[in-house]
Amino acid sequence: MNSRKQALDKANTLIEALPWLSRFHGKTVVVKYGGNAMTDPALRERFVENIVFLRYAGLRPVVVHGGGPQINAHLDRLGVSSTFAAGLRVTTPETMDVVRMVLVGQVNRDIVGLINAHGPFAVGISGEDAHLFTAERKSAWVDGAPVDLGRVGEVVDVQPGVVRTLLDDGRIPVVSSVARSDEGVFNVNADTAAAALAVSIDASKLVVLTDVEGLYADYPACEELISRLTAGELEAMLPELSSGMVPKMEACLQAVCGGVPQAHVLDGRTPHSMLLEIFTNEGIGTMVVAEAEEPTEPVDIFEGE
Ligand SMILES: Nc1ncnc2c1ncn2[C@@H]1O[C@H](COP(=O)(O)OP(=O)(O)O)[C@@H](O)[C@H]1O
Ligand SMILES: CC(=O)N[C@@H](CCC(=O)OP(=O)(O)O)C(=O)O
Repeated sequence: MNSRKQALDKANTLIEALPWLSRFHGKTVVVKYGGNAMTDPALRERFVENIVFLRYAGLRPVVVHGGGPQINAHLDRLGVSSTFAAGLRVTTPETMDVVRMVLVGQVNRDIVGLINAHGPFAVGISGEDAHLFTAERKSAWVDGAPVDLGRVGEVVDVQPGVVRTLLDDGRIPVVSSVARSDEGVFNVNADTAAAALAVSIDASKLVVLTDVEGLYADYPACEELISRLTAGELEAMLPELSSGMVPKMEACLQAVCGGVPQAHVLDGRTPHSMLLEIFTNEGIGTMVVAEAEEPTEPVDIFEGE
């Protein structure tokens, strides 16, 4: 009896997802997978299951990954110190070699391998491949003074053909956030790279997975989570934000201003946070929308029957 009830509950849960499945079928979702959200092997497996689920559910997921902590660990092993300014790694030519090796040669390969344990879906690419990302040197100011970030790039051009081709072939592109430039290879923050890609492929959503519930209004007390904010409200908050949240929220702003209807910051430590966000009305994390009000309810596919 009990197991029959459990089975019915499972069936009901599946049916509740139907309107959301209908709404997002065939839609492209760019997921930024942050290095902090990858450190726990069990959560990594949940992430991979979620991505593969999206693919089987008829969405077109694209993964853009970071790897900040993994780069730090490798630099530590080599005895190379590294500093951050405005949430970005000051990148010397020597550091750039390590960034590229860790992101393209290690983190990308690990994610591709984990996804492909579920089927021949993932294809790893670097932002350098087929001119996917072209960058120019990024300028930054800290406390009103200019800071030389070295080989840190700002994406100035995206050629998303390679990503579209992979998606059309039913694959899951897994993209490392390095870019080509006239001056050599550049280090691009993965949030920024994900936003640029989301805009260029007309994604329906940008999802940024990290290690906090979302954007707090009262950081570091972390008692007041902002569940929804418009591009205008976010723009006004940006000068007050600190550390890793700066590139993340700038990326959300860039995405919605570039035509992506919704950008979300979700907690990668919560199992299945992506499925909860996409297929339920739970309203987890922080959602950024353009000025206009977005419907939060799914389209009623049975309307008129
Ligand atoms: N207002 C804020 N709300 C939430 N987190 C914040 C805020 N300001 C700074 N942070 C910090 O930003 C961190 C996330 O950025 P980061 O460490 O770069 O993550 P990731 O590796 O996922 O890109 C959080 O762990 C938190 O410590
Ligand atoms: C310029 C810059 O800061 N690049 C990042 C690239 C990796 C990244 O963005 O990783 P997370 O998403 O895990 O933070 C870095 O060197 O750490």
